[in-house]
Amino acid sequence: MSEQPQNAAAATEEPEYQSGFGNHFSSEARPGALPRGQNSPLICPFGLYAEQISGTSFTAPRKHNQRSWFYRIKPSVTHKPFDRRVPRHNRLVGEFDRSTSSATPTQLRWRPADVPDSPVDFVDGLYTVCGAGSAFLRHGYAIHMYAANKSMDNCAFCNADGDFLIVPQQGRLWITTECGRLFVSPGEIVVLPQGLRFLVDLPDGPSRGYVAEVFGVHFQLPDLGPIGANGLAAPRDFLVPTAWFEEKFHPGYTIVQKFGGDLFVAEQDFSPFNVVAWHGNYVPYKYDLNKFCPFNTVLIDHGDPSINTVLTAPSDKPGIALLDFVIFPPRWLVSEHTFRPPYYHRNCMSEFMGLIYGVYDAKADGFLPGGASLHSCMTPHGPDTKTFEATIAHGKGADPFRIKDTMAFMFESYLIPRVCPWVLDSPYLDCDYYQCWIGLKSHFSSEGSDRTGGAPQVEIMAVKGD
Ligand SMILES: O=C(O)Cc1cc(O)ccc1O
Ligand SMILES: [Fe+2]
Repeated sequence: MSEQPQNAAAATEEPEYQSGFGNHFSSEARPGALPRGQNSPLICPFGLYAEQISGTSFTAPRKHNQRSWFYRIKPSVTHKPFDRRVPRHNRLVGEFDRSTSSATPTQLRWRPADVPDSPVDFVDGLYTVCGAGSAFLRHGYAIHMYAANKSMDNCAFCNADGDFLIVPQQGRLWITTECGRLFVSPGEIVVLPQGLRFLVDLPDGPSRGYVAEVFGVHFQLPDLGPIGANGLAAPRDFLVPTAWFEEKFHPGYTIVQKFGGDLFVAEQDFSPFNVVAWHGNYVPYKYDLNKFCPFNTVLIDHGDPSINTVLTAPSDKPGIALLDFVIFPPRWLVSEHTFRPPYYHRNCMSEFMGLIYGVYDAKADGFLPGGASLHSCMTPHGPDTKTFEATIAHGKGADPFRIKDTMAFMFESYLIPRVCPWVLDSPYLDCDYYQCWIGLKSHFSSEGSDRTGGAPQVEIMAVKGD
């Protein structure tokens, strides 16, 4: 047995991790449990079963190929048949079409959802907000949110549809996976790859967060282009579990499997967290967003948000994301004679945003931690009236300014999301969202004004004189 505490919910210390992104990792909770020199010996060390999990097709090009080998006490196949779960509240979607969801160009914003008083675990507290494509066709994504208050009990979750990128906003997550355990706090994110079994304990009780799920592709680090070899999220800051197992007889243990957006259950009589050793590159990992090394303009204008991409799930089109995960972390704003908040814009990509803590610099009011917004393809958006007026009142010669104590993020996709009925009918929908821009008035003057943009004359002269 490993040295980790037995009761996941009671544990509050970080377990041991391995570090790196895309590595071929290996870990043994019992020395000698990994077979040497081959993956599937006739008899494995300690009488373990060898089992492979493939996260890409067998024949995927080597640079994309992902798989891991588990050495476990009993193989995953040892369970009763899957049964469709009687939906307690069927709020998960795996195929986005007219029967499940609707599309709207309206700007949407939601207040943070209350965590219910009645006992709800991570799986029951998970609901789809929007998405595009189909888990069956292996193309698309879903954006979910969760509000839960109790640990999963006697059950594990397995998402056959896609990878989960979880962004906790309130409450820490103790996540037990087949590869070992991860302790994830708000301000960190965790990626749980398709098909990996896991359970979520909530040591802090009421918990809330966001989930991006991608179908048919895995997250990768963005290319850095002219930035060079360093910057943004560093591979060494991604943390992967070390092997942890329990040898428990668990009568009535259930595996809850999300398959095409529906939940199925299968019963078995042992813990699925019985992997004594493993190796491979198909792994769960976590990342602390405060480790991000942001790059930005150091002279003029507002850079596009892609500069803050932490992870990207690529589409087949070069440079175009099925889903980018972008953050807006604390940073210095130093640009001269520049409107520093995000610009007004319309985007062919669709933008879902959430706020983990603090205030987002485009919205003085109404966009709250735990809340969300959605600006779909070509839907106009930008700073609210209060932010615009405060920015121009402050004048052209703003000093360097440090944006502090905030962490907003965006899931951005080239596929247009359809939105689920329960979030459109939700009491948390901010029906007055449009009002935040209605007060933007014309500052136009055909005589020109002292608000006319551009570099002050004196700076232009200085450049010319050089
Ligand atoms: O709309 C938003 O708030 C996200 C965003 C931020 C930014 O700095 C530039 C463009 C953009 O879409
Ligand atoms: Fe935007």
